[in-house]
Amino acid sequence: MADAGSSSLRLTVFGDGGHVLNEHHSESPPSKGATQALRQLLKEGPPPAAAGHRIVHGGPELRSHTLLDDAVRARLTQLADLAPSHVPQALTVVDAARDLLPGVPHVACFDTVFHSGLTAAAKEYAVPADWRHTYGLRRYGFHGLSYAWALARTAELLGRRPEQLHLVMVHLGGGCSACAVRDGRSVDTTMGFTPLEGLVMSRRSGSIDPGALTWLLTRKNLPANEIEDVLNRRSGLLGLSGTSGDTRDLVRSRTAGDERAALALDVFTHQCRRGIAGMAASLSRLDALVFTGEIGEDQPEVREEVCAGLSVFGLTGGLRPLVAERPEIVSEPGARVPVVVIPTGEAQQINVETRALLDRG
Ligand SMILES: Nc1ncnc2c1ncn2[C@@H]1O[C@H](COP(=O)(O)OP(=O)(O)O)[C@@H](O)[C@H]1O
Ligand SMILES: CC(=O)OP(=O)(O)O
Ligand SMILES: [Mg+2]
Repeated sequence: MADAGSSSLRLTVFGDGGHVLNEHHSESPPSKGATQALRQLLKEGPPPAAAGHRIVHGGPELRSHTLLDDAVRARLTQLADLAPSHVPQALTVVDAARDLLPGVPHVACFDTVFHSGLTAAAKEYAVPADWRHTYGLRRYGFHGLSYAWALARTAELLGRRPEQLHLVMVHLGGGCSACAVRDGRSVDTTMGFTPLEGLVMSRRSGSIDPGALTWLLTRKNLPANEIEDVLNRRSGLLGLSGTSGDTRDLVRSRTAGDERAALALDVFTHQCRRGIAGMAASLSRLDALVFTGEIGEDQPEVREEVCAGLSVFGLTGGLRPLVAERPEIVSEPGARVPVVVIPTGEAQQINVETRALLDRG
């Protein structure tokens, strides 16, 4: 299973029971090196029966996980522009894997599928019809593989069925988003047309006033590609702190008195609370708040600062400050709203979806 993120590449080989047989993880964007990493992984174990790929954007047409044949591969080229920090990178891995494993089925698993049932109210932007129709401007939502995995694990942990749950889930990693799950389905999410909208991220700005962008373009003559680069690669925690896009560094620097690190974390957690509060507006009760993603699982300070500021929803601080290696409830027993941490399972969910698709024939 291949998960090509914006800043990392994860290749995982799963056995029949869903256990991990072998993996490769690099903290640099996948590029030509993908072929070498893949070749090495294939050398180390028995040949796989199938390959699954995380593709962040399915665009308007690819609304379910699907066999990745030549026609689908051609469509993916067309929609790569919608997520330029993700899809082109994933396609280098897809191409390397299809070259090295020509005889096995390849499956494309999309981040957007989990949100494919968003209502018009949740998915439309308030712009004229010709923009919506001519350019296809609408909200899609991302991190769906992560949310699908976290939803299933949360249901197991709480002893309920997914269809019984009203949850707010946050995926905090390189990219960050929040999602409202009502009766087991996504009904709202903070990311939109691209994975740039919404929460503050590691190096991405999240939402800023669109008026600021047109002002920079027209009054300050900033080139569009510079704006795109700054918002996608030089903003977020990194842009605010000036030193790091990693909360582990920032929590340390803040303790040592670095005011910019403190500001970065304050803005990050403030926007995260706003995102959670916005998602709660689509629910009629809150059965749990779920943290996943790398920051969600390994940064207890962030969880604490987010939850301590959400007493209006019945959440409190005083959470267990652990680095999660398995699904855990970190709130106190009897808490009005349980706070749950689920280790990120994007690769595991690709494995689940790939097998399900191939089993259906
Ligand atoms: N507390 C943290 N733990 C792990 N990664 C973090 C943390 N804070 C920020 N990050 C950033 O999140 C990214 C890791 O997320 P990952 O999902 O593997 O990357 P990608 O952005 O490729 O999806 C890295 O870019 C890392 O710098
Ligand atoms: C959609 C998205 O932002 O993905 P990632 O967090 O892997 O960058
Ligand atoms: Mg990621």
